Amino acid sequence: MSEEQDIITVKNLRKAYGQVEAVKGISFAVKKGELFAFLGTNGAGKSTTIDILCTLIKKTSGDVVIDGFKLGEGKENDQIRKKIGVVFQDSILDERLTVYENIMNRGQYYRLGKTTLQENYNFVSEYLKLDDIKNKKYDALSGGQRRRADIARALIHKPTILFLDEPTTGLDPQTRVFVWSAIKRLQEETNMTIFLTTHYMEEAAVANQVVVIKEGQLIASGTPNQLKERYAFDSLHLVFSETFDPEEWFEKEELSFTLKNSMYSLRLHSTLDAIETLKKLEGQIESFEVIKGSMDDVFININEEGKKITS
Ligand SMILES: Nc1ncnc2c1ncn2[C@@H]1O[C@H](COP(=O)(O)OP(=O)(O)OP(=O)(O)O)[C@@H](O)[C@H]1O
Repeated sequence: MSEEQDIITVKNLRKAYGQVEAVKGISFAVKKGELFAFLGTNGAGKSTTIDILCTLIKKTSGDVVIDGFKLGEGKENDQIRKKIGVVFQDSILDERLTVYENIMNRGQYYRLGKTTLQENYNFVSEYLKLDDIKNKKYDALSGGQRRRADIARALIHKPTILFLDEPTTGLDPQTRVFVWSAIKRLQEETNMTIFLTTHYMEEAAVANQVVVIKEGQLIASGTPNQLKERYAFDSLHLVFSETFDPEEWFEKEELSFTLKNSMYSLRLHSTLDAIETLKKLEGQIESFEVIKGSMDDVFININEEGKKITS
C-alpha cells in the first residue's frame, strides 16, 4: 500500500512528564480504514500516546500527521479535533442529562446544522442501538449502556478516525460482544479508521495491524498472522499410557518437551507436524490435543522474552 493511504503517521514521538519518560521515540503509521490495535502492558505509554494524538496533551518532541494535518498548536489541532472521535477509559458524559441530550450537546459543539445533527444522531443511534436508553439520564445507566452512549457521543460529528482507549474493559461478556460488533461494523461499513487499545487479545486478533509498545518503546508490529508466525507456536499436548517411557523416546527423536501434571508438551513447527508424531506414538497415547498459537501467546512472548521464538 502507498504512503498516501496513511491517515496517521507518527515519527520519533517522545513524551516526558518531568523525569518520567513515558514515550521514548516511537514511530508507526496507520492506514485509512484499518482497525489498528495499539497494545502494551499497564504503564507502557498507550494512553499517553493516544492523549497526544487526540491533542489533549503536548508531545515533548517528534512529528505527528493526522489526516493531512500536522499536530502542533492552533488551527491544525482544531482541524484534527474535527476529524477524530475519542472514547476515553473513564466516561465524561453529564450524569444529569439524558443520553439524547448529552449526545446532541456534543453535536452542537461542532456547530452542525439542525438537520445534519439529527441525521448524525440517527446514524449513531442505529450503530449503538440507543432507542431503549435515549431518554434515560446518564446516571441511571448500566456500565454497558454507558459505554454505548460514550461511543455514540464520540461519533456524533462522523469523524474519520475513532480512538478507543480500552472500550470493552469491565463490560460483561454479552455487552462486550455487542460493543465490539458495533465497532467492527463501523469500520467495515463506513471505512472509519479505528485506533484501539485493548487488553483483550481476541480483539487484537481481528485487527489489520498491531503495534506493541513496552516501557515507551515499540517492540513489535505487524499483522496478527505475521506476529503469530514470529512470536507464537502451535503445540502438541500428550498424555501417555503408564507402560510407556516418553522421555527416553523424546531423547531418541531429539525432541524437546515440557512436562506439567503428567502432560507432555511439544512445540510444533506447524500443526501438521503433529500427525507424524502421533503416528509414531500410536498405541502409547492415552489422549492428545493440538493447541494453536494465539495472540495471547504472542503478547506474552513479546513482553516476557522480548525476542522472536525460534522453533
Ligand atoms: N500525568 C502524568 N504524570 C506523570 N507520569 C505519568 C502521567 N501520566 C502517565 N504517567 C506515567 O507514564 C507512563 C505511561 O503511562 P500510560 O498511562 O500512558 O500507560 P498505559 O500504557 O496507557 O497504561 P494502562 O494500560 O495502565 O492504561 C507510566 O509510567 C505512568 O505512570
